[in-house]
Amino acid sequence: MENVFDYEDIQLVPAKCVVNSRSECDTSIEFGGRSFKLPVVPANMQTIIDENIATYLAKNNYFYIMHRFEPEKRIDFIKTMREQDLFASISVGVKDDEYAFVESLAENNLVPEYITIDIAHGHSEPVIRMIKHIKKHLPDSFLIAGNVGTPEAVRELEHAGADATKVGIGPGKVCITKIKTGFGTGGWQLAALRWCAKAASKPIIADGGIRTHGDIAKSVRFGASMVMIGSLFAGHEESPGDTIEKDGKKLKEYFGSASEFQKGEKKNVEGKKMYVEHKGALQDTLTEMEQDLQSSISYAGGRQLDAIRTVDYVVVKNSIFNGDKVF
Ligand SMILES: NC(=O)C1=CN([C@@H]2O[C@H](COP(=O)(O)OP(=O)(O)OC[C@H]3O[C@@H](n4cnc5c(N)ncnc54)[C@H](OP(=O)(O)O)[C@@H]3O)[C@@H](O)[C@H]2O)C=CC1
Ligand SMILES: Nc1nc2c(ncn2[C@@H]2O[C@H](COP(=O)(O)O)[C@@H](O)[C@H]2O)c(=O)[nH]1
Repeated sequence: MENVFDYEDIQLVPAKCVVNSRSECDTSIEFGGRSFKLPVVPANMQTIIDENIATYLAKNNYFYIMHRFEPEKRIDFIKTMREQDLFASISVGVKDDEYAFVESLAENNLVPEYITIDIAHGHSEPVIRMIKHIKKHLPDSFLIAGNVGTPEAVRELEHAGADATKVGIGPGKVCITKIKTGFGTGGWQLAALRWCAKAASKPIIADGGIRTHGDIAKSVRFGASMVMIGSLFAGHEESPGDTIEKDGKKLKEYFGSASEFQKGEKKNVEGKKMYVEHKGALQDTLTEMEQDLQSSISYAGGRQLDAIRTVDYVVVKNSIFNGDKVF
């Protein structure tokens, strides 16, 4: 692998502006047969999304993926979304119970519009088996499989039937995979995304390592159809994590899905817990993301998100922040 870089090593090069106002720029994206306001999805983690946030996002034309850590709630979740005429987007694992769960969805005609197989090491036979199982029983669900970090993995999961793949092993803010195992795309996530996107014949979700809104535009430039984000969505008023107060400041918890806090035991721990500053309303962040991405599109010299995909870029190794503290 040559040309290894990450988000902070890249700047996109401006092209001549064709709009009179950034408000003319359209950030929407088609993904899995639906149109969404942003190419962004909050991470399917327990301190990032819950049923209320999922409902809010679906009602307001944002993509969401519900987490899989309260498996017993998934059937009711799908039913509730149906009653409100909203799309259902759930996560599954690959353990034995999940096979029966998928079959029960089909038997009860509870077909979610989106299903995500959410596994640390997605380039594996259990994931390929689950892709085939889901495609056999729920062929109409749009199936996202991950996580992976190589073109071989993208091709293999696509070949097995995945409709999209999720790229990112170890770049997450609460991830310790890179430290505990020595493996992953942490530190070169953007280059890994580029590498995977070149091999992909279906959409890719870039997952993890987004620290600024500009990183969303960079992900789109390097091949992402969607960008999954945890830490920037943590700490909102609506976020499920506990709130604490320290030195007069309100903080909210954000923990990894493979952390001891999630698992309830100290076994194969590859995630940690941290506290992030309380951020106010989720919609304010979504609005700011949209405005920033509209601005990105204007700098790309276009009116639509696709304009970003073809802009020039330069590699400016570790220098773009000039010492500014942004995270
Ligand atoms: N994106 C990322 O970088 C990472 C994300 N995570 C998140 O943590 C959560 C838990 O993930 P995960 O542990 O996969 O889920 P599970 O605990 O549901 O494990 C899924 C299955 O995969 C096996 N498994 C897990 N890791 C490996 C591995 N490295 N090699 C071989 N088999 C493995 C498990 O067995 P056994 O446990 O016995 O090995 C189990 O049978 C998910 O939400 C995942 O997205 C976790 C780590 C990295
Ligand atoms: N290695 C681990 N990765 C994890 C864990 N829990 C979640 N994740 C991944 O992180 C992203 C979010 O990244 P962020 O940089 O935006 O905060 C999430 O979507 C997962 O892919 C974990 O315990 N270990």
